[in-house]
Amino acid sequence: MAAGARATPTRTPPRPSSPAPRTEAVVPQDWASSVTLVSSHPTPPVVVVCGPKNSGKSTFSRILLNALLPRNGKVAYLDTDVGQPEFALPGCISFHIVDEALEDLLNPTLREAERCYFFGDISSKRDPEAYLNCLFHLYDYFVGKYRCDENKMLPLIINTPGWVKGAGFDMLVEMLRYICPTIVVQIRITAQSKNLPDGMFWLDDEQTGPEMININAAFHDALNRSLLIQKDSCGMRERRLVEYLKQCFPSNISLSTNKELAYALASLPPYQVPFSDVTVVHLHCEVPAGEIWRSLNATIVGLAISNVSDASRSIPYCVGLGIIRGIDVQKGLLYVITPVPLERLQSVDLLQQGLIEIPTTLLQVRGCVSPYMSTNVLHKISERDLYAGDG
Ligand SMILES: Nc1ncnc2c1ncn2[C@@H]1O[C@H](COP(=O)(O)OP(=O)(O)OP(=O)(O)O)[C@@H](O)[C@H]1O
Repeated sequence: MAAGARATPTRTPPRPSSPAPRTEAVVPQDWASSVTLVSSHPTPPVVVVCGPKNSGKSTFSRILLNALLPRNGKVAYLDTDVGQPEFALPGCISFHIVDEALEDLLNPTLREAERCYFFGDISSKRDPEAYLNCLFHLYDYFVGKYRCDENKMLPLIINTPGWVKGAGFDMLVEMLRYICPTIVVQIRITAQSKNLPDGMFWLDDEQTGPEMININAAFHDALNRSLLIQKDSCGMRERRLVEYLKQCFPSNISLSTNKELAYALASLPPYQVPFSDVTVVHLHCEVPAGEIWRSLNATIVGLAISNVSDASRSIPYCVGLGIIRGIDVQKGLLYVITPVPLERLQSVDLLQQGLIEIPTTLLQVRGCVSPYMSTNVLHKISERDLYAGDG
């Protein structure tokens, strides 16, 4: 503006109000007819839902689950996305039995797993073999419990990750070959190059495979808005962990902000675990023997049970996650915060450390000093205790 010129007051035109966030799933015709087809299958089917990232696999799976419930009473669900789990915690691959309709068709909800393995990372990329091993064990668990007796057969939904290119595609192929589903639902988006190949891409030509259903991503609603909203995966993981950690407290305690939760966690008496009661496994890195205990400090660990009695081939399963609140190397004790009830915790003999981190929103709170969450740690550990060598 030139000196001396007087500014003419301008009025900002009112902004068009942004549409309210969508609260209900849109069920296009092809989705509705495939849901009807699957739910009227003569025997409880094993259904794999696949397709590229953000194409609607989770939304479709929820709609399908609700449609399968009335006839079967319960529906089994294999939660395979370690980065954006449907019911489980980040880093987990889990098997669930759902016996009530899902109310929220657009958002995942935290539910207790019937069986869970802690993979310890938010992508299967780092260790595809270990990832598939967990997945196959869960599928075997399902077959052993819910497929052998004709009267107890349950349908199973397997919602697959959206990583469908390169190594992600190879893993999907292995998954489909192992599981041999009854029905495969493939969701396709308009960007053809991002889709999976047509047909039974995981089988050799001469093999006969499952029933294939192709549907299109639900693309636009009545107001022509795109339905496929990019999800905030990182935020979702943080919120899921926050929700889980709130379970450390009775539901009548108000923990409406992360700050309140951070303070509450900092003043929660932790469980005291002797080193001799647990073995530590680092899932995705190697740690020098002398640093094993210290390396756990202020990390999230999978609390696992290794002495599995039901099958000799089984791998340690996870009963929940915990925060290692502090380590006292001299006394040989570690301090754990977890919502896992004491009676379950008593069977835990393995701490699995991966790459799942404590949400920063719980660490960066005024008065709570990272990494020990608080200056007033209940079992206050001095610098000397922490760094006096244990070998
Ligand atoms: N039928 C639908 N009605 C309303 N919203 C939808 C529908 N399908 C997908 N969306 C929206 O699009 C986004 C992606 O959907 P969804 O999470 O189901 O995809 P996804 O394929 O499981 O994603 P990812 O591969 O990342 O796990 C979500 O925000 C979801 O709410």
